[in-house]
Amino acid sequence: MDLIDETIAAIRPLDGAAMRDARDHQARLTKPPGSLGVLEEVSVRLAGLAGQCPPPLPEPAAVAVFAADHGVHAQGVTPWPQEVTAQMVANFLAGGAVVNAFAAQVGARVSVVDVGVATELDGTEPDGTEPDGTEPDGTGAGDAPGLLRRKIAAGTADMTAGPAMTAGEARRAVETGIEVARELAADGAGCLIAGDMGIANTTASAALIAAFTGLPPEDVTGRGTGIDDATHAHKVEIVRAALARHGLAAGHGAAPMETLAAVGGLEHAAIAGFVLGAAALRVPVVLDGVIAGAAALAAAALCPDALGGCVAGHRSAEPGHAAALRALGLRPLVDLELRLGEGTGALLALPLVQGAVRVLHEVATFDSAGVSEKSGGAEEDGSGRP
Ligand SMILES: O=C(O)c1ccc[n+]([C@@H]2O[C@H](COP(=O)([O-])O)[C@@H](O)[C@H]2O)c1
Ligand SMILES: Cc1cc2nc[nH]c2cc1C
Repeated sequence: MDLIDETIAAIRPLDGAAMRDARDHQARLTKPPGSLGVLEEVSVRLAGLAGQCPPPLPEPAAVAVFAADHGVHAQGVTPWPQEVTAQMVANFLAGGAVVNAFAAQVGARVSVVDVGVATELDGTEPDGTEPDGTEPDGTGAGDAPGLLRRKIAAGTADMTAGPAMTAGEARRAVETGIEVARELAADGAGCLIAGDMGIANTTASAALIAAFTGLPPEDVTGRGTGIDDATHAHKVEIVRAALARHGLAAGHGAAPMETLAAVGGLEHAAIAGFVLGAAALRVPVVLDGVIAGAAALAAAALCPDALGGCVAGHRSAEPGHAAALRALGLRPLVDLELRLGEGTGALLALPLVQGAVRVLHEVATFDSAGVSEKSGGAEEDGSGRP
C-alpha cells in the first residue's frame, strides 16, 4: 500500500458517542441551550474527531503555506507577474507578510512549503545549493527557518494545452501534503492550517470547483487578486476551455486524482494531502479560502470522512469558495470579504475554534455552579428556541 492509500485507509468517521457526550455536556453548561450557535457544533465535531469529550484544545496551531506556480498564467488570467510567487515566499520567510502578522497574533507557527515555485528562491539553485554549488549556508532566503523544500516541478503546465500535472506529479504532491501534516503534528501542532501562495491559482481553483461540483464556470470563477470585466470574461472562457479539453464539463463526473492532475495546482494537490494526513491523525484543520476549498473538494472526493475534522475558517470573496463550501456542507465562521489566501482567513477564525472547545473544558454546569435551569414544558431541541 502506498502512502496515499495507507492514509485514506486510516481515516475513520467522527465518533458518534463522543459527539453525543459533547451535545449532552453543552446542554448542561451555564448558558441557554444552543446559545453559542455554530460554535456548539464546532465543539461537537472536534469531540467526534478526538473520540473524547472534551477534545484536546486545538493548540498550538501550525500554518503550512503551500507555494506553487501555474502554467495557465500564460493565458493572461491575472495581472500579476509570475515571479511574485517566489518574491512572496521570500517575504513570508522574512516575516513580512499578512500571514506572519496574523500568525503572531494567535501564536501560530508558519512554515512555507515550496511544492512548485517556478522562479528559483532568492540565493539558491534548483537543488537548494548556493549559486556557487556549495551547500546552503544560511545566507539566502532559501535557507531561512520555516522553508520546506519539496519542489515537485517548476510550476504546472498550461491546463488549456494539456494536463497541468502528470499523474506522478499529482500523486507526489498529495504525498507531500500528507508528509507535511505528519511532520507538523509530530512537532506538537494540535491544529493545522493550510495556506497557499500561487499567482494564477484562482483560475485552477475555479476549474477544480466546477469539475467537482458540476457548476458552470461563470458561477465559480471570480476576480482573484483583482481584474477588470474583460479579463474576468476571458478567465471564465479559459476555465471553460480547460474543462472541455479534459472532459470535465458539468455532469461528466470527476475522478479525483485525474481531475487534480488535469486542472489543479501542485499546491491544491498538496493541500488535499494535508487534509487527508491530518484526518488520519485526527488533528483538526481550519480551512482558508478558495484554494483550500477547491483542495478540500478533492480530498472529500478521495475520502468523504476526511472532511469530518475540517472547519471552514472563513468565506472568501471568490464565488467559487461559497460554492465549494456549500458542496462540502461546511459553514464558514468568518465572512469579511477577504481574498488574500496565505492562510489569513483561517488564522482569524482560529480563536473562534479554540474558544468553542475551551467552553467544554472550563464552563461550569448548572449543577456545579448552583444555577437554576429554565422552567416550563417546551421540548429541548438544542436550538435555543422555546
Ligand atoms: O484565498 C482566497 O480565497 C484568495 C482569493 C483571491 C486571491 N488569492 C490569492 O491570490 C493569488 C491568486 O490570485 P490570481 O488573481 O493571481 O489568480 C494567490 O496567491 C492566492 O493566495 C486568494
Ligand atoms: C502581493 C500579493 C500577495 C499575496 N498573498 C497571497 N496571494 C498574493 C498575491 C499577491 C499579488
